[in-house]
Amino acid sequence: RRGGPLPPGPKGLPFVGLLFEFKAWATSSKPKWKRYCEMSEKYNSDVVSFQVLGDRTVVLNSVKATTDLLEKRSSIYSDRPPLHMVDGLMGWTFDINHMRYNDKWRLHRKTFHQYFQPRSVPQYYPFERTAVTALFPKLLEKPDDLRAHIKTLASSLVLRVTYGFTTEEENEYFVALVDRAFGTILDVGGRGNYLVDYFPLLKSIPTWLPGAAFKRKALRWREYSQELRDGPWKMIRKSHAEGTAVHCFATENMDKFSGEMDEMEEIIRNCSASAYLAGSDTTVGLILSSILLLMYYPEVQKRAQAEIDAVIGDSRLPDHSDRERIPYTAAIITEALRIYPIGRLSFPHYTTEDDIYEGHFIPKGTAVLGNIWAILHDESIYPDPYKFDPERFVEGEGRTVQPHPKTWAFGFGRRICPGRWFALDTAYLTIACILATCHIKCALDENGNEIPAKLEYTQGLINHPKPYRARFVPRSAKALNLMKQGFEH
Ligand code: HEM
Repeated sequence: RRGGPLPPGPKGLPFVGLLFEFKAWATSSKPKWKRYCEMSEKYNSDVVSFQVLGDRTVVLNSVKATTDLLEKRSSIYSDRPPLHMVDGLMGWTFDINHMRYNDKWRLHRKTFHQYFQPRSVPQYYPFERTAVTALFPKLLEKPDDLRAHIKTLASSLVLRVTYGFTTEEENEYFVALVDRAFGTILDVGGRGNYLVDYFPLLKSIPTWLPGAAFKRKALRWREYSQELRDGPWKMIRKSHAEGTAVHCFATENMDKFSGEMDEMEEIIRNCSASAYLAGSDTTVGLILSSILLLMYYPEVQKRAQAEIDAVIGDSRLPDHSDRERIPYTAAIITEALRIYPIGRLSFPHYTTEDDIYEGHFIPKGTAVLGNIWAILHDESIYPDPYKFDPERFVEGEGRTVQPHPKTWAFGFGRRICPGRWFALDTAYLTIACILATCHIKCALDENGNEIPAKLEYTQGLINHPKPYRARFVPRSAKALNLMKQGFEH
């Protein structure tokens, strides 16, 4: 081989490589991120590789490898692989996450970043307070619909920030569009499950051919993705023109670029849709996971509540400005993000040049995955990695604070998640306010016995706890009052 051997890994069969194994992994009870760790052990290398039908994947299972390649050599590790089914046929190229590494992506990323960087996100605090205020009565009245409530909280926030949507009908309309479109991505099940991903010429076969069912399906699904991209945009364009739009990311950019809309309209439209796509389900996962962990570990709950009582008291809700003063409480979402990361593998990066790393050849056109789960469970960084212990992130005598998982949990290098500060703010405020006012308890069965909580998670692209039921019991009459008032007093 030109540049030396590829990183070690299972060879599979000639030509097809790991085709059959790879398909089986998708439905197996052993998740891919654990398989990749096992490969590392077996081949004694933190960088492993395999191929399916000539399509190479390299997996980086350590901080050293992700830093060396995805960060330090990011100029050649920041592309996305061509997704012929999802992007080529189903039309998802409008999503920043799917964009190839080029000037178009740079312009999107810059436009997006200006509104979600640390300096900008405090402007969304009032929306976060409103969302938490709206959540409280729902927790008390319909705790069994917790997932739906948290979804409404996260989606209403992103929709408020991007499109200025404030009504429930607007939110419902958009959430339904996204669910329908996103469902098709889940159906496809990631890169490589359709032959067209390996043989892009299949894209041009006529749709009437008997073997072209994938193409007929893809073109039908394309309508969903295009409606998601264009539907809300048409609404905001119209209300902006009529002067009735609420000030938001979309309107501010329309005003800012009013003389350059020929070039900028597509960018603003795509950034708005991408924010929702990337941002709502992920934050939902983190909040639901934190609530489940708190229910499972009541002693953690107790300790956080004691901290809130001592620092803030019981006459007001915790706010963003309290975050540093209640480090243990704030560390709960940090530890939830570490122990059950929302994305356990990064979205694939893709090399744009040949490279050599530690004697191994990584050719141009290789998909490269950072194994987030492996890093966040590496015992040399996080001793006793399977223990849920927020104290890891709290300063104390004789203790070294462990690294914040946000360095890895949001991906790597130039493609690192640009919405991470916004996500962490939302999750912090939600969890701190729930803890200040409620005991999170297991739901009761028909005989009044607690249904024990189980730490069970899905294995899909985004890590969510499996559906569970909880009860939110106000900690006192004063706490109940705070829940009724929310931040509106
Ligand atoms: C807990 C919440 C979240 C997690 C765990 C998360 C995680 C990630 C990950 C792993 C990536 C891929 C990074 C890579 O390829 O290396 C990503 C990309 C992205 N995320 Fe997030 N995210 C979260 C919330 C958000 C929010 C709230 C927004 C928007 C407001 C957002 C916007 C984006 C965008 C636009 C990208 C694509 C970046 C690019 O390709 O250049 N995310 N996120």
